[in-house]
Amino acid sequence: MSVVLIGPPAAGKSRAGRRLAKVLGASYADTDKVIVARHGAIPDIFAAHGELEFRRLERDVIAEHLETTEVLSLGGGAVMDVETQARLEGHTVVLLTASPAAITERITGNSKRPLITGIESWTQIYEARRETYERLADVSFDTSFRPMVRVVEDIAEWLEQNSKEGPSDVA
Ligand SMILES: Nc1ncnc2c1ncn2[C@@H]1O[C@H](COP(=O)(O)OP(=O)(O)OP(=O)(O)O)[C@@H](O)[C@H]1O
Ligand SMILES: O=C(O)C1=C[C@@H](O)[C@@H](O)[C@H](O)C1
Ligand SMILES: [Mg+2]
Repeated sequence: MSVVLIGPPAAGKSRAGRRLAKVLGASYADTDKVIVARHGAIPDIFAAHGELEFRRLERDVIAEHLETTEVLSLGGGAVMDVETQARLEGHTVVLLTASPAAITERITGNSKRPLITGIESWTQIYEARRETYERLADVSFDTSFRPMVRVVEDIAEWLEQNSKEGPSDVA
């Protein structure tokens, strides 16, 4: 069983996931980073092969890491894939969100996300995905203007009290 972090772009899934794994002494992977290590930069994959091919790579990387990795940060759009949605069944799914004001600060001047050109496109994407994020999530945390250490403390505390297999048994 894995703890899986989902949510819109720049919500903090990568940062929180890495830190949460450290706090729990758990194994960790970030599916975006696995894809980049294997296939190169995300904007280059989108440009050369298209979003559909990126989604195929993403689906496979998630399937490979669920069950074996204790804490897993997904890419922002990963949960829109129906196969991935089904695979999340039985895992602990943590949704991270943030307000448009907080996101604006985080995405300004960053060109690593090919689908996000500004807060308008972020908002559009978030609204289109919101129902799916919320349906899949066991719990949700707002990361807006909060130090990541605090966010991770909250997640760890929630896991301790609510984990599907108990706090010392997240794998
Ligand atoms: N709580 C926070 N306070 C301030 N900045 C933050 C916070 N969380 C994340 N950030 C910043 O926001 C940016 C995005 O964070 P991160 O990469 O963890 O998001 P993500 O949800 O993994 O995004 P993606 O969907 O693109 O993978 C980073 O520059 C990070 O430093
Ligand atoms: O929200 C999205 O669709 C994406 C988010 C990033 O994490 C990457 O997975 C990629 O840029 C696509
Ligand atoms: Mg990330």
